[in-house]
Amino acid sequence: MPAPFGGTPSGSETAKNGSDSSNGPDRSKDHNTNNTTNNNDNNNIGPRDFRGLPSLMSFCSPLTLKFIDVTYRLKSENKNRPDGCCGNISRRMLGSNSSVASPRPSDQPTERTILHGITGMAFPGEILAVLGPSGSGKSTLLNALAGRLQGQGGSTGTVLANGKRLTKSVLRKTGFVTQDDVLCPHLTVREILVFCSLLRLPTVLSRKEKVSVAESVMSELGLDKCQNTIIGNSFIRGVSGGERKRVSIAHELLLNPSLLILDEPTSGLDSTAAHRLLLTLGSLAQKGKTVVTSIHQPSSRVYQMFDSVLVLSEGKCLYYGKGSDAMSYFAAIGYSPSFPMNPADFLLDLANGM
Ligand SMILES: Nc1ncnc2c1ncn2[C@@H]1O[C@H](COP(=O)(O)OP(=O)(O)OP(=O)(O)O)[C@@H](O)[C@H]1O
Repeated sequence: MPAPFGGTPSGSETAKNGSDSSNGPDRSKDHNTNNTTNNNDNNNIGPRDFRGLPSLMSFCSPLTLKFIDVTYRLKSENKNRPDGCCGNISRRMLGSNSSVASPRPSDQPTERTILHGITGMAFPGEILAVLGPSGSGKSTLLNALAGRLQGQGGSTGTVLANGKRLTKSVLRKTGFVTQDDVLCPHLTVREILVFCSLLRLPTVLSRKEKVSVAESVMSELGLDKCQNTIIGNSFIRGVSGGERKRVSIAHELLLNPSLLILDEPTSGLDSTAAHRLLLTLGSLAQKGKTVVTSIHQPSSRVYQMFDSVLVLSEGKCLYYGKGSDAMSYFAAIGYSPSFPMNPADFLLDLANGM
């Protein structure tokens, strides 16, 4: 097999792609993620991180993310139980006089597996893209990687940052940009970032320093031109969709995270705006951040910016490996497009079983 951590194209079996024992140690050797970085793991983001404000965005402690056999099972209760309100209503509508109804087998809680043993790694300085059709489990995986499913029943597997389990200190170094923006529509870009900077940065920093952090993040994300424009929403005209995504990212960058996780940051953007956004993510990765992003349908020029790709199909890993190796891997096992096409489109076709 040319791709040591490629998966099965059928999606019927979850390949332990990039599993701990296969690609993990080998790939780790290529990266400067050794014990030296592990030693920093327990250090909180302390005041000193913010002292060198000019170099604020140029340094963060490297963080290698490793996830092993991440599984998420969801128990859903049937809402039509006879003792539930829907059950009562439907009984009344059907004219049933029976006050006690015995539960039917179909009324028992059902369990559904959303993620089936997903394994992989994300390295500092790189972008790991999670691809897959709608409903394949991308957001759920990102939530698991960000420690947002911790303590929830149904979530199993291991997520390690620099070889250690996710601690509060690691979670503080993690920025999570959600699929839906949660920005106040009436504030300007500058107001939002300065306000959040004043609230979120350590109290040892002066007000002037905090404002300076907000300004440096704004300029890092190319938001200078629209800094006095309100965010807006569907009723009030504000910044563009791409700028709004950048503000969401900027909001997370205020704390200079080592790990940046983004859930579909390019949704709703045209291909040029999506490409520009990925260029920004690439430049953040180059500064040592570990970037993990889900993406629905990247163009070919966006696809070639991904260092690693993880393709999900119905919660199973179809492929995990270098983005540039995906086509040759699938060709080697008998799956090739009949004409030259965007690798991302081809992978999505496979994930959709086409
Ligand atoms: N808390 C939940 N309750 C019910 N269903 C859930 C829950 N979380 C996830 N799911 C289901 O799990 C599946 C995967 O959802 P998820 O949001 O991870 O997919 P996705 O690949 O991110 O989709 P999209 O690209 O449309 O955002 C979906 O079918 C979703 O309905």
